[in-house]
Amino acid sequence: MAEPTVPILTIRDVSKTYTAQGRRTEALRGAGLTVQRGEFVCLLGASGCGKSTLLRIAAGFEAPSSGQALMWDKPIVGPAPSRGMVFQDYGLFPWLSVRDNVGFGPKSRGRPAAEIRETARRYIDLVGLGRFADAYPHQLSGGMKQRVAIARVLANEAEMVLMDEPFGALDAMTRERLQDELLDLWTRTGLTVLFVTHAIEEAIFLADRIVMMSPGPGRIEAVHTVDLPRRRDVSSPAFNDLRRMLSAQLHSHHAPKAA
Ligand SMILES: Nc1ncnc2c1ncn2[C@@H]1O[C@H](COP(=O)(O)OP(=O)(O)OP(=O)(O)O)[C@@H](O)[C@H]1O
Repeated sequence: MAEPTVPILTIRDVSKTYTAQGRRTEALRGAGLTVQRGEFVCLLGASGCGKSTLLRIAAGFEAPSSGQALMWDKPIVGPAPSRGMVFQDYGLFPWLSVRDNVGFGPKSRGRPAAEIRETARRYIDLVGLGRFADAYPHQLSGGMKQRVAIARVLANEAEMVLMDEPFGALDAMTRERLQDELLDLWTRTGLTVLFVTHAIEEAIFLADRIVMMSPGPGRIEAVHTVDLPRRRDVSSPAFNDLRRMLSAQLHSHHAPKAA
């Protein structure tokens, strides 16, 4: 019999309560999820349902109030290069060129100069920005900045990329192009992606599995496997059926509670 595979990420009965200015917010209650290496998983839900909290716990930026977060079965105790985070606002260093932004991780890990240069070149080429290696972030469009942010995470030898609404600030056309590019990168590199969005269509277009979350307190309500072949046709009946089902589930979270 085949050995059971150890998941790259295990979230086991995780709860998180924040206390700020004397107010307690239960951001997450009893969340459980496993992600296998190479999976593309989207966390979907309305504002405030704990998506970013779950992602930050997976990144190691936050500790759970109770429960456990594990990578390869080992407790996540803080941020690590193997779990790279990509934010909506890019998080690039404005005073560094594209090359130096992408080379920042290997440099801070003390890699030799020639290796840093070669790693930066490889990942800048991978995201199609070879001609912009010497440019600075303010000279780039939003889509290009997000490509740099992705290249930077990859150059840091991330095994898992954690993305918090990475395309939320981009116009619709750039967003669609980057979704395609991300899927292409994911296929070529075998990365694991955990991707936060509140856009149903984006989740169906990208994910192997969609984790539907609900607010008050934040919980994992359901996990849906998306069985449609890629590249997914957003106008196909199967895509629309799934969109309708997820939309009904998302909107039910706002329905008035029965007295
Ligand atoms: N550092 C914090 N201190 C206090 N409360 C917080 C903190 N971070 C998040 N919260 C609260 O926890 C709840 C869940 O927030 P979280 O950002 O995880 O949700 P989200 O689903 O990602 O929302 P959004 O889509 O708006 O980003 C919210 O009520 C939020 O106000």
